[in-house]
Amino acid sequence: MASLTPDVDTPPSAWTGRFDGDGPEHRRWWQAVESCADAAGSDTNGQAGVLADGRPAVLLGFCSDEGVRRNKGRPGAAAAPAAIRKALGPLAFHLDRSVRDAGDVMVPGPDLEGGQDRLGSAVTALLDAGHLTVVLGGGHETAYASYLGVSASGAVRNGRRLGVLNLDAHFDLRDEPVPSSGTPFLQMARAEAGAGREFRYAVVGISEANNTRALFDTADRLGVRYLLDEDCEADRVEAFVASFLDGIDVLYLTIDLDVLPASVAPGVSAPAAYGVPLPVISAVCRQVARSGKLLHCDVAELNPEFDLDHRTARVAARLVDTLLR
Ligand SMILES: N=CN[C@@H](CCC(=O)O)C(=O)O
Ligand SMILES: [Mn+2]
Ligand SMILES: [Mn+2]
Repeated sequence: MASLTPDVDTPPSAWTGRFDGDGPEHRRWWQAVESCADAAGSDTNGQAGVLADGRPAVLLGFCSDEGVRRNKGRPGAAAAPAAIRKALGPLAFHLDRSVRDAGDVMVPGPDLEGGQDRLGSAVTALLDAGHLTVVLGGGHETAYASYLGVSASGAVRNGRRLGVLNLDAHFDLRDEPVPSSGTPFLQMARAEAGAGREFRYAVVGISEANNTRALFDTADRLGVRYLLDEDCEADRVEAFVASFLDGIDVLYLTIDLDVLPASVAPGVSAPAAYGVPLPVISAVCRQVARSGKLLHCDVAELNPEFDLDHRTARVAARLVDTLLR
């Protein structure tokens, strides 16, 4: 049986939250989450590429803001995994799957690429052991780390068609000499081309005012599908996501919290003046969860330093909870 404990830099620490009692009717996330080290073994058959219903979810933190720093943003996202766990802890636990915590991969200095490799290896090991992996970023450089893990998994190597769905105000397709939080999807496009695969990338929530002509041209050249923030009415988003899901076998969903309005998600490097309403983003999460195609997901760009009343962390936690239903 494949190991449940991936190689990480920091093991999981104890979860906390409100205590109403020990019975299952009182259960909250902090009482339900197990440490990977304590979990007995995989309760799935671990068949590569088979997305079993109710497979255990594993949370893995990526403590990095080096990508945001390189992209001239506001650093602070390295503290996000702890803030999201803290917001998840007190939530009532209504899931029909088990949830485990694998701890954190750290990017303490400038070696972003080393951290991305370590996170990728951990994600691959967990996916191949039959888990639903959830990475708590980190700046959006988290996405390339996630991609390294997903693209090396049995599901993708065995020919499942991968789709990358990004909920984001930005394309993050920058062509820069150094990788950052602004480059992950161009890095993926190049890696997919190198592997002889089609790059299937869609973005919901693009802000026209915050992406230059050059970025739109790159998106068009790569065949990226996108919806502008101003076009994100609920029905239109649902149809867009359904059509994208139709053309793929397995999905990597990445949520950049700056897709939400600044009033809902103030704690990010680049708060959105317009933003896609939370009910629409939440509906995408429900749609994806129901699709049976969700292989891996991450939540990126939370910056606790700029978060008001932990608003953004609470939204991140709520979206993770929705995705795991
Ligand atoms: N991940 C960040 N992406 C945005 C940041 C934009 C900004 O800082 O204004 C980007 O590079 O386009
Ligand atoms: Mn982004
Ligand atoms: Mn963004």
